[in-house]
Amino acid sequence: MGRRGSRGLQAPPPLTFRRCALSMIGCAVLLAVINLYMNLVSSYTMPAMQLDLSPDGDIVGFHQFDLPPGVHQRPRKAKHPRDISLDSPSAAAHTETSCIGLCPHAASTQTQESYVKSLVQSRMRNLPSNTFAIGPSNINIEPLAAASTPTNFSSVWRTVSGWSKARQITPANLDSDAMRLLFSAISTAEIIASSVPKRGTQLKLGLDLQGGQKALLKPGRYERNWTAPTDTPYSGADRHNGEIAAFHLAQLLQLNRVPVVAGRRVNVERELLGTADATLKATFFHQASKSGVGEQACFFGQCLYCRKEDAICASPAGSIESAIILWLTEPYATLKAMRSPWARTYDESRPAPWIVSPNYCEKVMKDEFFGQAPVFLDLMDMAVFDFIIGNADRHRLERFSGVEPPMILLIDNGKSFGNSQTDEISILAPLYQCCRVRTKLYSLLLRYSEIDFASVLNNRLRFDALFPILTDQHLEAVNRRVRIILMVLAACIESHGISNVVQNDGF
Ligand SMILES: Nc1ncnc2c1ncn2[C@@H]1O[C@H](COP(=O)(O)OP(=O)(O)OP(=O)(O)O)[C@@H](O)[C@H]1O
Ligand SMILES: [Mn+2]
Repeated sequence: MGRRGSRGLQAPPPLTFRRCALSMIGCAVLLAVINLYMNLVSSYTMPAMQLDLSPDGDIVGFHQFDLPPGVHQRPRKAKHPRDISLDSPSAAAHTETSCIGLCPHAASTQTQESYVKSLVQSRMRNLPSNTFAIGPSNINIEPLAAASTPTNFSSVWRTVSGWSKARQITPANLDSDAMRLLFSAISTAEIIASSVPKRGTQLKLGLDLQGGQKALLKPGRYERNWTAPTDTPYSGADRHNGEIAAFHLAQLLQLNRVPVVAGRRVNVERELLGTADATLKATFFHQASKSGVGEQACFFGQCLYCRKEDAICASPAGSIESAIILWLTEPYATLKAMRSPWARTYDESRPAPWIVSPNYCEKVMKDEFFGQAPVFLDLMDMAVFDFIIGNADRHRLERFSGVEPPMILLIDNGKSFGNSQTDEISILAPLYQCCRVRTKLYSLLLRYSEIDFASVLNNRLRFDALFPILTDQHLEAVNRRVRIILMVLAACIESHGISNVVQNDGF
């Protein structure tokens, strides 16, 4: 016979009829009180609020604004029928919990994504038709990068490396002179060596630049007006112009977490084949030029998706366009990778848990790493950034290894600016499932929604050697997506109150 330990189970008290009846009456009274309270709360919906900002963007107060007609305010008591485990979409718990994000009514058969989409669409209908127009673009279509070539490249790279801190890799205000010098250095530094980097699955090269800087080269494959197919939100190969535009957009949003990127026209024979190591050289070949005159040099590198049929070939002038991404330097070059909580499965038949469960955010909030400050609001920043650039491919997240406080880097923005006509609302899932945003980003978005933000972005892109970087349609999409984000946040604020939604975690 086994011995009962000191923390063994106590025998339950005898369950008499009187004890049972008394506790049932007590429970009924308690339930009635809770129900009365919940009805009172749900009949009161928060008004839509907007932040009042000082000219410097500081929050000086809140004010109420009217909702466009036809927009229904959701009661705070919204419930949904499913609660699904973070790891296994099939393990539905079927418990009812209140929704912390934007959820369709419990009785609705609508998915959360289509609910948010229709909510945005109803608000869009009430906007004037010229809302997203961009200013007279390309006033001067010359790039501004043609500053004098730096003489001391290593000093430029040292400056860039000195920018890295725990919570930034670029300074908050990169002024015109700094941009001119930096982009001129990137587009003129001699390429000393080129190789096949053992990172990622897409075609790219590793470069050693004059002055001791390492970089990645992502080759241009598409024309500026190429449009990504809409079969999946992540269709097509990397866009080099997307990497460039994303860098500048991040700077404007004060998300200083994107490594420095600049465009460069590179001569394929001289600068790449002429500097290639044996592995890279083995992937070069020549073929008859498409123009019919002479030959063109092509390469296809070595990676999961690197195939001879998809080689990159030199233009008739012998060059290719490319995005040059400066490699981070120690102690900020050792990265720790993790799977994004909002990663896609890339398999329609196997929906990710966040697609199936409108309450997914609660799980993320409870996660030891992703739920902590400042990581959690970094995820909201990420959703805003990715939605504006149209990047539905943020599958892996990276942070500096061993550096505190942690920061979610925004590395790999190649799958951006693919389709200017589609606003992929599912990229905003972290935002509409959590209904949280950092005060700093929210105030910037409000400010940018009142101006022609895309033209501000375009003006910065003029510093790049490959300007123009974005078509007018993509610029218009930037203006439109900023408004869409604010519409989603307005709905969050109506449902949950501004103090729950707009949060300051001190970062
Ligand atoms: N500027 C940089 N500094 C340091 N490391 C970098 C930098 N850029 C990229 N990396 C590292 O190289 C990896 C591959 O880069 P990237 O993600 O751009 O390639 P990819 O081929 O698009 O990858 P994937 O196929 O996973 O999407 C990154 O995950 C990161 O670890
Ligand atoms: Mn990628």
